[in-house]
Amino acid sequence: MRKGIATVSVSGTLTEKLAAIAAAGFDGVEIFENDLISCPLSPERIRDRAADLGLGIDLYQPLRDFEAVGPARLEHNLRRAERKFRLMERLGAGMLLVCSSVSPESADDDDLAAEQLHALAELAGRHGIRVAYEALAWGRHVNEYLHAWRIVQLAGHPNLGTCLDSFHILSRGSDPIGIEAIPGDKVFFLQLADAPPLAMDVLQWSRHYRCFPGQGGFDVTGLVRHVLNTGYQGPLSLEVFNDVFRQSDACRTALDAMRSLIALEESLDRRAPGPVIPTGFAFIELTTELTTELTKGLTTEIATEIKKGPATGPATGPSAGDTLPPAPGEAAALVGLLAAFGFTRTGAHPTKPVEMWEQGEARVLLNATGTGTALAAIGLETPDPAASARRAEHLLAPVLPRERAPGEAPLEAIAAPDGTQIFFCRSGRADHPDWTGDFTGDPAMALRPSPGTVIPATPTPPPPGITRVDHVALTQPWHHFDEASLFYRSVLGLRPLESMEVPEPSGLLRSRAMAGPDEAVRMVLNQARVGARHTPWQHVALSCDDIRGIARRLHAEHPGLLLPIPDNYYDDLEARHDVGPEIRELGLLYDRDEYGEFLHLYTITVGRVFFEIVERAGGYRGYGAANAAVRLAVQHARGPGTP
Ligand SMILES: O=C(O)c1ccc(O)c(O)c1
Ligand SMILES: [Mg+2]
Repeated sequence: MRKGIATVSVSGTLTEKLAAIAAAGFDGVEIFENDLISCPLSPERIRDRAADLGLGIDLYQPLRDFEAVGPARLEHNLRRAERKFRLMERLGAGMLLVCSSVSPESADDDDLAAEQLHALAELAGRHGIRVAYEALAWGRHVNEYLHAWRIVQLAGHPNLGTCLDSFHILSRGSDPIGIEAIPGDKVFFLQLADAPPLAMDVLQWSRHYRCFPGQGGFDVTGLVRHVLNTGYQGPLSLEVFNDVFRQSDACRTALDAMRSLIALEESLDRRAPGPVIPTGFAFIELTTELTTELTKGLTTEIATEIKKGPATGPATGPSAGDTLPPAPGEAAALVGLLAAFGFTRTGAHPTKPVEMWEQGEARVLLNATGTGTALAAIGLETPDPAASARRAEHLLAPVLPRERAPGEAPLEAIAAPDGTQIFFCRSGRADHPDWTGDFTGDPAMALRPSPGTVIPATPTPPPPGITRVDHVALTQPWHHFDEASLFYRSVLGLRPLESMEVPEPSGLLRSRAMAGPDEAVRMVLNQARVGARHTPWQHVALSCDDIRGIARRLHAEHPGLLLPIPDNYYDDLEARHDVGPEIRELGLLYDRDEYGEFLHLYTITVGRVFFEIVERAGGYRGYGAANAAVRLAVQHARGPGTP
């Protein structure tokens, strides 16, 4: 189907908007009047510019407060319209959008409105132009789409039809089934927008919070189905008034918009294959830096742990008793954390400074090519890595080039909106080359890119406790939050779950959990504050079956690794829930929902990354959001990235 977008949906001047919209692959635009008025180019130059970019001007909008007025006002309005029709001829735009009047001057009189719209359509016809009448949700007398349609019927002019706008219909809770009563050739235009569920004045909601389909809470697909059932042949055109998009990069917003329409089109086709659903986490890759300052990012406990090297018994790392030079800062801190959790270093890349650490089904790759510690990549298990990558590419995700040495397993990777690399893996299956087989190097040698930089031996692994990766939480730049949520929804088939705002000392943190159909892949997207100075933090949550055991061990052996939880939290928890003293003693956090219970703990932060350990009991579905505010306050007090 033809794809369009209103110029109001992206930032910039008109010419910048047109360039961004064309670059994203749209076929047409709705030119919003304000964009044209403030453009120094003549209408002819704008027409040529759009044509050169391969864009049609599908609609000029809007003509306001036209209908159901007294004779003097009508005469003025028709004169105004005549000027617009001449402009539209110069612009090469064949359709004018008239939105229902909001003026106190307009009468509650359908016959009068119809008669005057008939006159307008007659005038339009002389210029070869058609008029689409749209019910604004806050129109003075006409605010329901079927009301606008009744007036169009009453007017009975071939150059007059209706414009349907998903926002106006769905924001009022109108049933879109009624659309099917309108003949397709009288639906002159279809504007699409989604919106988050907000209880607020509909005009404010529309002008500030609209978003692209798939980013909000409306069933836009269902509405479009009804429109297509009428036989509508016109474009799917996005009309999104959004405060954030207005100030974001236009090219990026236009691509996000196009992704939304591609996903929408796919959702219309019940036979479309849909996302290749990931079945779990294959790995989490943390980049870190090798610095020679031992103290940077280190707690005394870890430093001591690391300097000690392996204790007794066989270690998977270098031989016991190694007299290695001091370990580098953040890399060492990560090694200390993983070792304390019971991970073992199981392999190393033969040519790159990358180590693999494993426990249960959880794999963490430590990549020492970073500048500061960050979560760089997420490996996802998928039944068909190539199909996953193809689908991501179809949804406009950048496919990452990968340097592959001869003999290495192919790995398909794409970039998520925040730059996190997403790898599609099929690990340990006979029917697919296994990437884990590439980690053939000596585990002891991995993080030694140059002589003198050394990562110490793995301490003796404690009893296994971690079973798998439970979820990954990624903080998104504030203006890419909706884009990211649509990306994960459309590309990976994750559906948005609870969405909330968590108070933290320096603002409100918007947070949205997303999960695949069987919860095999869970993610949490957090929105960084506006103007946040720091690179966003991320965290990896690991599941276990005995968090009490792990907490006891960490308290005994590495107390400095745990994020301390204030006593006030426990006083409140004990007042709310019937929990024993053990939760307080072990420094755990607790939550419950209708399905079960949740115990969790957090570690200190290394660079921009921290870990969470979680134990879900009885089918608990949440993420401990009730405790997030406490964690954020403690982290805030400790400062960013300081363990
Ligand atoms: O908010 C408005 O004024 C406005 C204008 C034109 C539209 O098509 C619309 O849906 C809203
Ligand atoms: Mg509209």
